[in-house]
Amino acid sequence: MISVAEAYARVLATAHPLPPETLPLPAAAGRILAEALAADRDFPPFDRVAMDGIAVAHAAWAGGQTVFPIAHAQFAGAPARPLPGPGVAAEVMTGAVLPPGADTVVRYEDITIANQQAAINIAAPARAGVNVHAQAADRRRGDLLLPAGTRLTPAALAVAATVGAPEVHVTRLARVAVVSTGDELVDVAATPLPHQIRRSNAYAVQALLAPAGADVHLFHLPDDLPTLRQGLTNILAAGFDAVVLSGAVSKGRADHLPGLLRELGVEEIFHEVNQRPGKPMWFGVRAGGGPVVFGLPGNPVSTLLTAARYVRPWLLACQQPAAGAPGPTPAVLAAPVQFRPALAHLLPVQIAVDALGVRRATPVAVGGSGDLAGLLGADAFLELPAELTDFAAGTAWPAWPL
Ligand SMILES: Nc1nc2c(c(=O)[nH]1)N[C@H]1C(S)=C(S)[C@@H](COP(=O)(O)OP(=O)(O)OC[C@H]3O[C@@H](n4cnc5c(N)ncnc54)[C@H](O)[C@@H]3O)O[C@H]1N2
Ligand code: MOO
Repeated sequence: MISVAEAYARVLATAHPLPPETLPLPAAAGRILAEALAADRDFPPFDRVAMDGIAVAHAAWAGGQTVFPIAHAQFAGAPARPLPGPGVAAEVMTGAVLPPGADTVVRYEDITIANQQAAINIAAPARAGVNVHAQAADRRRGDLLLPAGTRLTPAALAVAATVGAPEVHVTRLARVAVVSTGDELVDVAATPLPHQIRRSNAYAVQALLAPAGADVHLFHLPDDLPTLRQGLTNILAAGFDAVVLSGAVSKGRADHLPGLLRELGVEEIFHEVNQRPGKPMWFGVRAGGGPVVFGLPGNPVSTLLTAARYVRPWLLACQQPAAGAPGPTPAVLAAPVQFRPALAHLLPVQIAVDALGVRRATPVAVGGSGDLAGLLGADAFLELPAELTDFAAGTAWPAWPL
């Protein structure tokens, strides 16, 4: 049986860059740029008035002039109108082009206007250029602003907009089939019979993967082998990048998936990982450019934790190959934990940041890997190594977000 680290390495080794697609800018929020965007103009593109007030030539003010006749007003969105002379001011609004001939802005708060004249009320002249956001102060035309591979955060999206990109080339979402299996499972809208339960795993996996860049399609297949075979054949041929199955990978007589996947040409990369929960996990790749296939154990806690530990990082690595998959963030155990089996323990926890900025992880009482409601208080899980059994309060371990 392989270790968590080895299983993770084998999963990540199958991550591949996804092809680009073109999207309208607003639809591209959160996506990964597949092209580089450069500044088409200086930032800002003109000397920009940064405060409402009057624009003057600093030399006149520094020379002792404090009262300036107002020649005109320069509003944002109007073409530049020069000062008619060195001892004259223009009223200016934030965002306007600085009138040529002026180099400094004095705020309305610091002047008194009467009879079309502005008297400056501050004792000593400010420095030249004050309250002006000078052309190219931030970036120059031609500067590379957003390299390919950049995530379109709100700030990045604003930069793309300002350089005039109504459409952008971005990495397309990974197409992911999330397939639950099992005859005991009925639709969420159904009233289950006493021996049935409603399907929940697929929704958990969808909610985990969609924000990480997956276009998720949900399926359900029964345990009946011919029907399962036909359904899986169709899903494997449908152009998905990944197929995420939940259930039917353990040792039961209806746990057909490992055998069936092999029969359908999906090469097994591993089956069983040295971890709890999630030991029966299966992973393979369909030869000839087909999807990767994750067979996640069906117990709800196992499904969600293994999806967070393996599938989501795989997705992120496909989208941003240069950045790679994000690693865990350490957190400090708030209470001692004992775990005897020689398995890595994926321990659901609630993280709180204490007054010193330390991330403290409080174990959440989960009754077992079937205790779906037990996960409600957890926002992460610690990965405690298989080699140890006693984990003292105050020790730090890798934490993966849920
Ligand atoms: N003899 C052994 N039995 C089991 C072993 C083992 O090593 N030897 N491993 C156990 C572990 S650990 C797990 S985890 C489960 C995993 O089994 P499967 O992946 O085959 O999952 P199922 O048997 O199909 O289902 C397990 C459990 O989860 C419920 N389930 C399944 N899918 C969903 C869903 N979409 N929504 C909600 N609940 C779901 C299902 O009803 C079962 O109760 O095997 C142990 N057995
Ligand atoms: O993945 Mo199983 O819990 O170890 O239920």
